[in-house]
Amino acid sequence: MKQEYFSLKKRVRSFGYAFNGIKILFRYEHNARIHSCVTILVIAAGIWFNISINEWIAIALACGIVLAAESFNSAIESLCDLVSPQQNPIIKKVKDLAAAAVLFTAIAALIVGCIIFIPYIIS
Ligand SMILES: Nc1ncnc2c1ncn2[C@@H]1O[C@H](COP(=O)(O)OP(=O)(O)OP(=O)(O)O)[C@@H](O)[C@H]1O
Repeated sequence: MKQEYFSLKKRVRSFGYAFNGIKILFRYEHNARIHSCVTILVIAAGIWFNISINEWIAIALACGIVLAAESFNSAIESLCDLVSPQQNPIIKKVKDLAAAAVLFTAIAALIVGCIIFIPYIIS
């Protein structure tokens, strides 16, 4: 790998690329929009029930991981579409595995949400 001097300007530009990725994610990926709506509802519920700091940490990690997985999934899908616009069993496997990763994180986030909010709802 080529060695480069640290450049603050370049680091700021990299942040710009990442924010552009977020913009692309929410503009074109419908699942990401659903996940962000759920995230907003969960934040509202957290404020309503006045959940603890540790519960906020768990919620932040769960929501962040789902959105990160969704972003990776979208990147993989785009790459697959570029590499093989025609039907291909390997592309199907790759896309389905990437989708499974999102599902795993969503199920884990749902479990975290249930563990945190069900006791508040019951009481
Ligand atoms: N080139 C391809 N070759 C083989 N199977 C494909 C191909 N493209 C998509 N598939 C199959 O069709 C499914 C749906 O593909 P698609 O790219 O529409 O994903 P999606 O998750 O339904 O879409 P989105 O996330 O954009 O709503 C994939 O999970 C995969 O099983």
